Amino acid sequence: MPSDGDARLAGVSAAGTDLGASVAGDVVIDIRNLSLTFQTADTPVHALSDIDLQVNAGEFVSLIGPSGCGKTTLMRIVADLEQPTGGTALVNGMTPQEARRKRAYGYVFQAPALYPWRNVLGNVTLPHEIFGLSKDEREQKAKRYLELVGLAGFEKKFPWQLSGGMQQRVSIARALSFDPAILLMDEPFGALDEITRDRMNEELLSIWRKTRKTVIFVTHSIDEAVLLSTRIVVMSARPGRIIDVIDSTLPPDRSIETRESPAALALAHRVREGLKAGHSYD
Ligand SMILES: Nc1ncnc2c1ncn2[C@@H]1O[C@H](COP(=O)(O)OP(=O)(O)OP(=O)(O)O)[C@@H](O)[C@H]1O
Repeated sequence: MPSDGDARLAGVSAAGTDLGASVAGDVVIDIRNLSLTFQTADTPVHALSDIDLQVNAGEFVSLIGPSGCGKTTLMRIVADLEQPTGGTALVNGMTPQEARRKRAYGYVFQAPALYPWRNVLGNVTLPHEIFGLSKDEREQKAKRYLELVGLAGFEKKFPWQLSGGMQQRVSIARALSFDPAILLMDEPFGALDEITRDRMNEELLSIWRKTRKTVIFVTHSIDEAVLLSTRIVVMSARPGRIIDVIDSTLPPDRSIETRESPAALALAHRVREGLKAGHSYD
């Protein structure tokens, strides 16, 4: 019998049907004066400082910043995988722990975190098995979301038979299959080649248009942040601080070509300037 730990490893703190759909404009993630210092064997690591961020329902917010600036740590706090040492984080008005228990969000990790001994269908149905759904129900659900990410027909394949992009799509289908109102995505396409990444960006745009989830998305790619986001949060080098918050001026209907538009180039320029300004180590 798979355990709750298995569910965590499977990238699942997901679902939210019991929370109901969020209304656009509602603050679903509310972070105030947040900081985190890791106590280590030698010196303390001051990872995050004075973070204030409110994310509304239906927004697609990207976090971008230099390596080690605390992007993953911030997501992990929202997902109740790390505890802040100062300030507060609320998810749908609840503590991250309560939100996790109510399965308010799905989490997609940097690596797909699939079980190699389970086929595609088995990987997507696993968390539902843990939560006690009947075989028919969980298979129906899994098939619906595999179709949404363009993997209909691949149910019986094993992870090793899929490309990296397809594996990451399986983990996105798994996170979506709980219909969480919030999707936390930690650099999900970082390991993919450019062409596959472009295709995944377009697919994610299309999924977001269809589902209108609230998404928090960590990336190192300026292009990706510009193309996908309704708002871009630029962070400084450690200790991570928010140094710019940029509202997108791009139309909601976007494709890869949108990146070449004057509005996208202007956004990319502003992100680059923010990254430069925040890149001083102390
Ligand atoms: N459990 C931990 N104990 C001690 N230090 C940690 C721990 N987790 C993260 N750190 C440190 O906190 C800082 C922020 O790490 P984090 O992974 O959040 O950065 P990041 O911006 O996501 O980096 P990257 O873009 O490279 O993934 C780093 O200096 C990291 O080494």
